[in-house]
Amino acid sequence: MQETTFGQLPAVSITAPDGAQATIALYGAHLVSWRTADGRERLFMSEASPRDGSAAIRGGVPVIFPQFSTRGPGQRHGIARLSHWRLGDHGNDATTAWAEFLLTQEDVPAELARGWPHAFALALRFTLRPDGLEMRFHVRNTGGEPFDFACALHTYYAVDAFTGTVLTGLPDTSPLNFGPPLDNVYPAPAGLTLQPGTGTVQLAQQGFTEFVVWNPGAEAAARLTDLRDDEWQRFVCIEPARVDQQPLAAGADWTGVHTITVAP
Ligand SMILES: O=P(O)(O)OC[C@H]1O[C@H](O)[C@H](O)[C@@H](O)[C@@H]1O
Repeated sequence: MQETTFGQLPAVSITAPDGAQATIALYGAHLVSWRTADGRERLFMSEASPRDGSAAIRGGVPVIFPQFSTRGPGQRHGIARLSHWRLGDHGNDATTAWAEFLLTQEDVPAELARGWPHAFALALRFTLRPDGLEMRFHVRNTGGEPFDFACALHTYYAVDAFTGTVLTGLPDTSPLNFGPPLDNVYPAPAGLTLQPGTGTVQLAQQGFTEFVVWNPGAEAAARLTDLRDDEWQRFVCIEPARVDQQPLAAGADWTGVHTITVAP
């Protein structure tokens, strides 16, 4: 594990024995870069993204919790991506490297915590493996009352050729070709296949209930101040999610896992 920075934000880099590397900003426990052993960057990061903690980072993997988008009365996409997490367990073995990040109610800025006054503990563990990356997201209700939560790992995949990018495996949907703006919610199958131009990426999930597929297209992208006008063609978001807020009993746990496996 190496301490580093992402803009003005403290960050942590982990490197697997095969040379794969992941960099995570403590702000949001936000995965800002993932390079496979071949040196290839797999995630998109906006050149115009805030990198000072004044607003959410645009690109990588924002952690959405406890509300998805505007599906509720609270903060858009929740409070986790706007809070400074703590580094927990981290290490290496013969084939993998990992780092876990932790967030509780006490870590959340007061004005955001007021909007969602519940006792919780989040743990997000990134594991670099020889063939890919696992993200394991764990939610615990540490309070005495149930609370409702939604969540997502809002993954921005870098694509080489936007209109040549194909996503297969969505239920009742023909292979999805990217082109027009998209903001769709699908019931989550266990696995999807993404062809981002070069190579193939397998996306697997456990515990989530939906995949959200999003790309703003040119017009909406032009309205996003944290995205350069031409950058919308450089990514597709495929987000394992639990889009609706559902209850978690006092003392109970929930785990969602997203595993991304790459093939040449
Ligand atoms: O701009 P943000 O708050 O990061 O949201 C970016 C996007 O996230 C999700 O994919 C939603 O389904 C979209 O409706 C939203 O536009």
